[in-house]
Amino acid sequence: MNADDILVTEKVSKRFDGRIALNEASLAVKRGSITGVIGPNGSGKSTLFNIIAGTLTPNSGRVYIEGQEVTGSSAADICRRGVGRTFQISRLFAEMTVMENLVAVAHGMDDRAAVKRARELLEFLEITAIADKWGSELSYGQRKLVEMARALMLKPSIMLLDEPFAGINPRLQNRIVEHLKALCARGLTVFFIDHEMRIVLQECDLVYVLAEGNVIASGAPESVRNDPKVLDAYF
Ligand SMILES: Nc1ncnc2c1ncn2[C@@H]1O[C@H](COP(=O)(O)OP(=O)(O)OP(=O)(O)O)[C@@H](O)[C@H]1O
Repeated sequence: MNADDILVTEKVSKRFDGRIALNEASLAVKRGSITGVIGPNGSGKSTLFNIIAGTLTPNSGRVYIEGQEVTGSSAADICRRGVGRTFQISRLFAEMTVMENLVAVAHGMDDRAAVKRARELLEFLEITAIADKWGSELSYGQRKLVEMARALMLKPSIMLLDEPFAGINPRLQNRIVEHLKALCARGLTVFFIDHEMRIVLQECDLVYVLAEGNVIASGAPESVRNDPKVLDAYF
């Protein structure tokens, strides 16, 4: 295992009712990188993230964070090890304000520190103006930003983002990319799933391609884009 790798999966497999969702998936994410996972619908991307985040247990294989094996650890334990995540579908509390949503996840922080941290993040993401809005009042794009702020509350060292760019306009996509790059410059690692090829090809240091549960390609965006196996999987 390379000391530069913050996250490693080794031959991770998952079956649902006997059907293979993920087949011996091995991958490594370099510290400080922006790494992407692409693949057609049902190729196992979310399953992979759920296994890394501790919400699913693999049938076989191992997961390492910062060189330590964490296979089968609980989601809370994975979170304590510095893994933050956002979901494809927003999980914000509708009946809480944005500020309350952020403070609510700050386990182990006293209230004043949590509010301070939340303010800093809202400022960083340029959404201070919506601090007092209800979760239910937010636009789809605002939700994406608040989800991101929420995942950052506990100062993760790696963020797993499930389709952070889906369904939002290119301007907001670019804004999010700039925020993620700024976070990477401060040492955060970004690992994300998306279908948004423009961003994956422009911004990722490395891309993994899943198809029917298998890692069929990995490498720099350019090489992956021209890989015949990848073209076959998509078309
Ligand atoms: N909890 C579950 N129970 C049964 N089957 C599941 C479950 N979760 C995922 N699957 C199946 O596992 C396979 C991989 O699904 P997964 O959601 O990981 O794919 P995905 O690449 O994230 O897809 P999408 O791009 O549509 O989100 C699919 O065939 C899916 O139906």
